[in-house]
Amino acid sequence: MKVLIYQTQAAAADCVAGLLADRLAHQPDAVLGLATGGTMESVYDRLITRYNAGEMSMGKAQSFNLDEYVGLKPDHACSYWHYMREKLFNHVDMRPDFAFLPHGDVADATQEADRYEAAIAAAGDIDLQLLGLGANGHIGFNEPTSSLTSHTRIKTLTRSTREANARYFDAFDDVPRLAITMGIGTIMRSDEIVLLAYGEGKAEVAAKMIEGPISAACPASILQMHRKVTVVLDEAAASSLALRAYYEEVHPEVRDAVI
Ligand SMILES: N[C@@H]1[C@@H](O)[C@H](O)[C@@H](COP(=O)(O)O)O[C@@H]1O
Repeated sequence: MKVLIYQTQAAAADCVAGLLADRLAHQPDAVLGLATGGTMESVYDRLITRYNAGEMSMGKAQSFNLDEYVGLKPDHACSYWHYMREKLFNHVDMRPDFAFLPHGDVADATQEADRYEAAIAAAGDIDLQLLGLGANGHIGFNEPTSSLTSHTRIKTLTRSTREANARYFDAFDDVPRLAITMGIGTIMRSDEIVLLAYGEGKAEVAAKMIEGPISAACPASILQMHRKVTVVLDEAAASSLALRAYYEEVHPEVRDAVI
């Protein structure tokens, strides 16, 4: 696991956008695994800037998002379909027929989860997977106690996750109780994983993920078992790490000097 600690959120977001853009430069038809949440907005802003500057194209890529709420139609303002269109897809050259998310508004969500898992496998699995980090250690919507080898399936959201995401809804009771999420096993099949976390609120869980035991109590801790994972943190999210001497600290002046 490579841990990069940046002084600011902006520098951390630049790094993650750069890793994705580099992948596309070397592999234009990469299968991308995309994530939602507040943290990812800063990455998508930067990808749009790079696209507008003619530095990056997503025109040959495919994407699979991690998850979607059960019960929300793609045009629902709080759906992840809507998030992805608003925050990224409408602003870059990603082909709509190459950008996939699970459908949350289906009669049989289990069948939809199986279909989505098969579609990812048929695409040859994910080349580069972006991840955020839930405050309880979830990745995608794989809540604590998720099987560490799970495939795409329905998960019941914890109260704390529903509370954390209630800011996007009119009322707490409107936050769906179920989601379809790529499984931990699905995520772990990715060729490369990049996880981004910001802020003091993620400090304790980031330490558990990086330094704690591998446990379904903190699903993100399974990333310790992946052979190519980069964790990108700002100083605040890195503030509870005990083994600081082992991590790479990337300060803007150093980075600028290297460039
Ligand atoms: N399902 C998503 C996760 O994929 C994401 O990592 C998490 C963190 O979101 P934020 O970046 O807003 O803290 O939010 C949601 O729960």
